[in-house]
Amino acid sequence: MAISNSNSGVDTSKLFNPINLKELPHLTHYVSTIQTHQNPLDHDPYFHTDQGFYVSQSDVVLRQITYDLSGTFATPFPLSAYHRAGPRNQVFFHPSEVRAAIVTCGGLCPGLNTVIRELVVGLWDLYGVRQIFGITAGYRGFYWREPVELNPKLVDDWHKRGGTVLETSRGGFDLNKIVDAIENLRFNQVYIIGGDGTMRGAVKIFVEIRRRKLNVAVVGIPKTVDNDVGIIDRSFGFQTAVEMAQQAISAAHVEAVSAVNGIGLVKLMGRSTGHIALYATLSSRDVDCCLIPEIDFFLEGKGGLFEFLDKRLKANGHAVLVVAEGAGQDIIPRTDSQKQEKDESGNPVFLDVGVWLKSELNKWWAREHPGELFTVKYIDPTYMIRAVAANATDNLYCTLLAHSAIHGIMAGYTGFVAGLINGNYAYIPLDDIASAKNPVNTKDHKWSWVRSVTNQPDFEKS
Ligand SMILES: Nc1ncnc2c1ncn2[C@@H]1O[C@H](COP(=O)(O)OP(=O)(O)O)[C@@H](O)[C@H]1O
Ligand SMILES: O=P(O)(O)OC[C@H]1O[C@](O)(COP(=O)(O)O)[C@@H](O)[C@@H]1O
Ligand SMILES: [Mg+2]
Repeated sequence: MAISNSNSGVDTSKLFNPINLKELPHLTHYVSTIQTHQNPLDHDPYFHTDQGFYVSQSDVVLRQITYDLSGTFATPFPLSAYHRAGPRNQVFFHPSEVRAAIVTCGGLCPGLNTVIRELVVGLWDLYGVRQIFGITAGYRGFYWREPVELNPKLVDDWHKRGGTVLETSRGGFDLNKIVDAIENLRFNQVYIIGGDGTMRGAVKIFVEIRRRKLNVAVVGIPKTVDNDVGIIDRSFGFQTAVEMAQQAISAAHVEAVSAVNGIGLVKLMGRSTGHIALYATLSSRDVDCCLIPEIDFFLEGKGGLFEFLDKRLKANGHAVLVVAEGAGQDIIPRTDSQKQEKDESGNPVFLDVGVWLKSELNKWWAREHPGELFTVKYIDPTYMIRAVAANATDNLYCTLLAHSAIHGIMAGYTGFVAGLINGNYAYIPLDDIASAKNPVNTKDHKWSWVRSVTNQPDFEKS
């Protein structure tokens, strides 16, 4: 569903090359009674709002920033461009009239509490907003429980805590009940923090709010520990998760080198994308083989995993194997009912690839090398990598995302998300984000680098 309208007033044909500016929906497109106000930051002693402070409609962030000047590789025109995030001169809400709602949905990710904290503190301190509410336990919280009132004192140390103090859940998405609640509770700014599923829900909420012509702005802040949301550079919390994954890999390495024919096996999160496994492998250098959902693999025969591990054990006496949770799901035997299983949000429920691999490895060794010592130590740090507080870099990132979201919504934008594109904060239409996947590109340098670091097979059957 298309949610954008042309509103920038920028004549893109005059720019050095035609660009496709991703226009944002704005409250004025469907609500006629909105008044503008000078940005209250003008009166804030900490900011110098003279020339250059406010971001204008013509400030954009390009999605593609590398070019081949020789022309050998054609640059795909038009170039996609997004409005740059930041405070605008004019705001479309009077702070005293703002009633903001904040909700967290889906699985945990380091930094959720930081985003909530910074939304509260940013609204309060930057814009003087005093009515800020937390919706508890995900989307269902809109119609299931009373909102909780938030203020800077209450959220003061939340950035030091893992998880989400507001609680989260899967499922419970009932569009009419949610929008009715937004209307009845008189919220006019809705901040939705969640992953790909949450963003698909947020698009529906935005479209319904627009259909009802409500003076309510909706903004998303993408959260995904798996890093499976496209367009943005990376999700907040991803770097923290990779750091935590390192600890599991190091432990697996110690276990493997301390055994005769030891295998350290680590399963990492990554339902449909192997980014955590990939980044953890590249930064660890202890990994002999990295298995991700984007690459099919097989166990037996020439070019298979067992042949490779046999060689590694002969050469080094140990091996470390990292597997993303979504890898190998096609080759794990399962019953028909297991094939149908879905979680409350409709995501497929996976079988434990780590448990299965451990068992297959033990069977293989007993068959091929009966009587010889062999150990598989399986580590599953699944919830440990996402249930921690964000590291310093991610905390800073969360703060800037939250403030970007506030500036955008105060400027009257709606149906958008705040995200990082090529190191710059930008506003991206919600429906673009909701449909943008981010698989590991197995044809690019990064995956080649993994192959060269591990020397693992390509698992192409000859
Ligand atoms: N296509 C969809 N339309 C509306 N709501 C959705 C959709 N997919 C997921 N949701 C809702 O979004 C929330 C989070 O989704 P989920 O897939 O569990 O996590 P994430 O957003 O982290 O990917 C849940 O409340 C779920 O019901
Ligand atoms: O056990 P839970 O809470 O359903 O979470 C497990 C899933 O959460 C994830 O971290 C991804 O969650 P999201 O889709 O919410 O980002 C997956 O890696 C994992 O399969
Ligand atoms: Mg998801």
